[in-house]
Amino acid sequence: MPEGTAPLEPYDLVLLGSFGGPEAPEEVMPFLRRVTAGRNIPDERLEAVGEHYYARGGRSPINDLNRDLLARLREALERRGADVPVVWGNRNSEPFFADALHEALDAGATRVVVLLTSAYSCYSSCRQYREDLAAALEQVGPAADGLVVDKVRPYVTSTGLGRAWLEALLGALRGLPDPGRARILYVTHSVPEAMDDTSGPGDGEGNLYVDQHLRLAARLTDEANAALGTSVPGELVFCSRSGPPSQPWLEPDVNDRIEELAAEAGEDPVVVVPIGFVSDHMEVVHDLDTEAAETAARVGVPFVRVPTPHASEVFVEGLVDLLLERAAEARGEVVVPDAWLPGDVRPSVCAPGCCPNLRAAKPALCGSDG
Ligand SMILES: CC1=C(CCC(=O)O)c2cc3nc(cc4[nH]c(cc5[nH]c(cc1n2)c(C)c5CCC(=O)O)c(CCC(=O)O)c4C)C(CCC(=O)O)=C3C
Ligand SMILES: [Fe+2]
Repeated sequence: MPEGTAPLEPYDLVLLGSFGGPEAPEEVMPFLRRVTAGRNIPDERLEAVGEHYYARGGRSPINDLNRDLLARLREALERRGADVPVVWGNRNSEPFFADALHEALDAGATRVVVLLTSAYSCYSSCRQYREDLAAALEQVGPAADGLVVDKVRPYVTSTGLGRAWLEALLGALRGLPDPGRARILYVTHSVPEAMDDTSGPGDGEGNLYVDQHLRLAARLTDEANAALGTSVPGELVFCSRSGPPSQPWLEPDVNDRIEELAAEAGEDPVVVVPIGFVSDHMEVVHDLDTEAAETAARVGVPFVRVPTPHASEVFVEGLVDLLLERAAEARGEVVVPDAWLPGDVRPSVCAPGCCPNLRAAKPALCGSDG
């Protein structure tokens, strides 16, 4: 970095982008309708999911966790000499992306760098955010003319995320009476098979969503076994399937797999690592801590759920590294991307047609196709 350059130059503001969630019972159904808009999800499914929220007072943990992350990110950026405003916006609840863009413009921002709470590549994890950012910019209108909005690449391969998960996993394994008997279940959000098949660069490679998870899971299992002198197995399973039964989604479901393990491995503990998520939002507290934990108890399998990285210092410092790396790239410096996983690192400017929207072509920001 040339002397005198502020570490985040040319960016003058960071936008933390997330999924959103309801914070009161009356916000639950509008939130669910927004999430599923245009997708023909039957009302029964929405009501069933609504119950998970109502059982917790209609409040998802996700926004509070993001407020906390926002504060940690501000502190960490300031410590690293990047004294820029950090605003927060969601796809599906207030503050929306458009609110965040208004806040950015009020702060005098001209070049915004977006950091998502989603680390993977697929339509739901990446392009859908880019489409919603484009729609938000459109909604803000002429006031946003000339505003540059760039994004940090899908960062599942990054050191901060990987090391944060490893610390958490080791903590959980060390807490077991006999870590060598554990079975690790890495869990992520199921998506339609067609969404996984088309995830990635758009030149027919596909399956990048599953591939990224498998690579993270393999490295974590290897590192954990090396640290503990064990040889515990790890595998990838899925949660939170929706969609009609006729549509294939990624399997096996975490509950089904726990039942099978009870039959195969008796009372060996399962250690559940929700690598698809960076914070304990509803998927984690309901689908894992409630449903999967109940399944395990019913079949007599000890169940441990590894904490998500959101409050980990290693994770937050890693997010700052990613932001600084993105800024260096924007300045035209030669950047060797930080990578904890072997294999492909996604670019921060998405390729045309990557992780496509299979329903409709929509404008999206942060891609090389404008
Ligand atoms: C890949 C992925 C992530 C990870 C990436 C990321 O973090 O963005 C994610 C995150 C989340 N998903 C969430 C909630 C929901 N997802 C739904 C529906 C769906 N998710 C999908 C995929 C993903 N989802 C898909 C393919 C659908 C089907 C409908 C559609 O194609 O859109 C539905 C509708 C009801 C249902 O069908 O379950 C809800 C309520 C919450 C908030 C939790 C809270 O409130 O604490 C979060 C963080
Ligand atoms: Fe979801």
